[in-house]
Amino acid sequence: MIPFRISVPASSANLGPGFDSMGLALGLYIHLDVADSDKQAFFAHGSSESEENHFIWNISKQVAERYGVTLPSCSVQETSEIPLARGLGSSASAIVAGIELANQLGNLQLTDEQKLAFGTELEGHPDNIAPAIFGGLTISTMLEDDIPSVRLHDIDLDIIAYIPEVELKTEVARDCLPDTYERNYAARASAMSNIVVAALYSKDYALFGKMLENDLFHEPFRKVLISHFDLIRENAKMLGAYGTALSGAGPTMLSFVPKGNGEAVKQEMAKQLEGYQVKLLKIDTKGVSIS
Ligand SMILES: Nc1ncnc2c1ncn2[C@@H]1O[C@H](COP(=O)(O)OP(=O)(O)O)[C@@H](O)[C@H]1O
Ligand SMILES: N[C@@H](CCOP(=O)(O)O)C(=O)O
Repeated sequence: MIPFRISVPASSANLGPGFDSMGLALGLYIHLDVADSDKQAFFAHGSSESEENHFIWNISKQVAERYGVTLPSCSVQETSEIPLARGLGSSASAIVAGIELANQLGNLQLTDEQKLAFGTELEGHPDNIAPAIFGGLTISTMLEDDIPSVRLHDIDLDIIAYIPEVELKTEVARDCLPDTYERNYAARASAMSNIVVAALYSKDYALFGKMLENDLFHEPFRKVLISHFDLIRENAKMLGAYGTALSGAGPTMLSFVPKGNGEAVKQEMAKQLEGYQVKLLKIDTKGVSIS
């Protein structure tokens, strides 16, 4: 086997009201370096011990079982820049990495649509899985037999992430949400989402930022879990950000800033947020890749 590397980007889901549907691939990566070996070995990020039941390797085994193949022995070394449980899609990126590992090792020749369907089945929603596979900004949903997904190109914005030290499991942040929404409320909430998409499409970034901050599906119920939610939003706005939203289920928040202003806004915001990693992130446009 010729050694190869699988790289999968992080992603930020929801973008305000695009709950469980919109996602943006970001330039932080998980890498799997795969090489020949007599014995199966999976080395997790930062570990020198092989882990037989590692999350990613388990995903690969599930894919292999689904397609009726046995994966050959190899050694896999994981490295990752994606912090866990911060709302940057680490679980979806790990799932996509596991699917791609099985795809390569088992020579399965999976299409992107098959990867998206399997990943969504495992994650429960396609908003992080789709950008991790396709790159860029994706809008997706689940039908019974299909995961329709559209990609929006040319997002001319700088992006700043405020990543706190604390973790917040997506499962916990989902438990805070109502089970149902009353009809008029749901209609308004989905209208916000429609405008977010239309504003992005027409590059009306001021309107995009305004509607981004008017989510009704999840942020009103989750903000109690997020330290400095209002402060981050207000201060970023004062520094010229178009808008700031929870990244995925949080606790990371993400600001969308006029192109070229990101570095200056990042530096000012970092002064105010002790204990946070404040990062200017690139949009990943490739999605999962092999090198
Ligand atoms: N690279 C990885 N290796 C092992 N487990 C992972 C990896 N990435 C994610 N996970 C699992 O997924 C969990 C985080 O998923 P989640 O709560 O959905 O947060 P997020 O996807 O926002 O980072 C981790 O606590 C861990 O159990
Ligand atoms: N739509 C999901 C997205 C979760 O993203 P994550 O990066 O926090 O795992 C939700 O809002 O629950």
